[in-house]
Amino acid sequence: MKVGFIGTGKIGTALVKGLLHAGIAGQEIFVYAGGHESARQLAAQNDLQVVNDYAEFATCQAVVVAVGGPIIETIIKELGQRYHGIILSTGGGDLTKVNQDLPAGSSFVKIVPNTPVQIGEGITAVSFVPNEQAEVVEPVKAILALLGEVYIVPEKLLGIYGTVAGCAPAYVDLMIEALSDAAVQNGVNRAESYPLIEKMLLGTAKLALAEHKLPEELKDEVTTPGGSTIRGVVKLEEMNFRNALIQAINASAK
Ligand SMILES: NC(=O)C1=CN([C@@H]2O[C@H](COP(=O)(O)OP(=O)(O)OC[C@H]3O[C@@H](n4cnc5c(N)ncnc54)[C@H](OP(=O)(O)O)[C@@H]3O)[C@@H](O)[C@H]2O)C=CC1
Ligand SMILES: O=C(O)[C@@H]1CCC=N1
Repeated sequence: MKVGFIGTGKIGTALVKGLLHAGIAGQEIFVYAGGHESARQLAAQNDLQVVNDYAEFATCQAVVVAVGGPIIETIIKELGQRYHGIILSTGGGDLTKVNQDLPAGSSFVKIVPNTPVQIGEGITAVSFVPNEQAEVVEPVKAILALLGEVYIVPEKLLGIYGTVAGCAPAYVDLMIEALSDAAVQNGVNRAESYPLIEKMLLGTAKLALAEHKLPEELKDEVTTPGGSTIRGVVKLEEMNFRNALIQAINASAK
């Protein structure tokens, strides 16, 4: 399975690492270098193929455009003229319009991966044009499944799936940092606090997934009447914790 990349910044690199983590050989991954030194460095470090002309993606099953901003439309247009195959974009483009404008033999698909794809624990939301052909859908699913869970969603929901799965890791990182500060304030060694908190988060999430229990049921199992947990829960309510998260998602989703 050969996959190409234009843009090897944060999410492009996470996707490349995820494919390598899944056992894809470096020589099966093609990165466009152009004038981008970071792409050359990533290629050198991982024995990837370096491409300087989009036509060199010819043997790739898909090319991922992991670039943000308005330049993406131009890149996709130029790529579509020199490569005929599946084009995945992490950064936008109108699904219907881009597909209409691409030459026959090319398909445009939008994806929103999250950073845990680099260790095969990611979530990628993906949108195809309605009634996309199986020869496009199946290889895309196969590639993304190497990186974790895949959610196929209508384009109008791609933003919110991408926000909840793709932006919220940063909120969780903030929470880890804040919990660590509180642990340190109360005498825990900083270095020990991180794995303590990270394992707590992982275990809590795994329990919810394994038991198929609602969060309120799981919360109830922790909150001893008159105990310490409920005091913390009440304090979080006072501080508007849940509303802060709702507003954060809404702000990211705008
Ligand atoms: N980070 C994340 O978790 C996620 C990001 N996204 C989206 O993906 C897109 C990229 O995000 P992210 O990786 O964070 O951004 P970065 O800025 O980290 O990466 C963008 C990369 O694109 C390269 N680049 C810019 N222009 C070109 C070009 N014309 N040809 C080739 N490469 C180019 C840049 O190289 P150089 O630095 O050399 O200019 C850089 O390496 C954004 O739209 C973002 O919203 C989607 C899901 C998750
Ligand atoms: O912050 C961003 O814009 C991107 C989109 C999803 C995650 N990061």
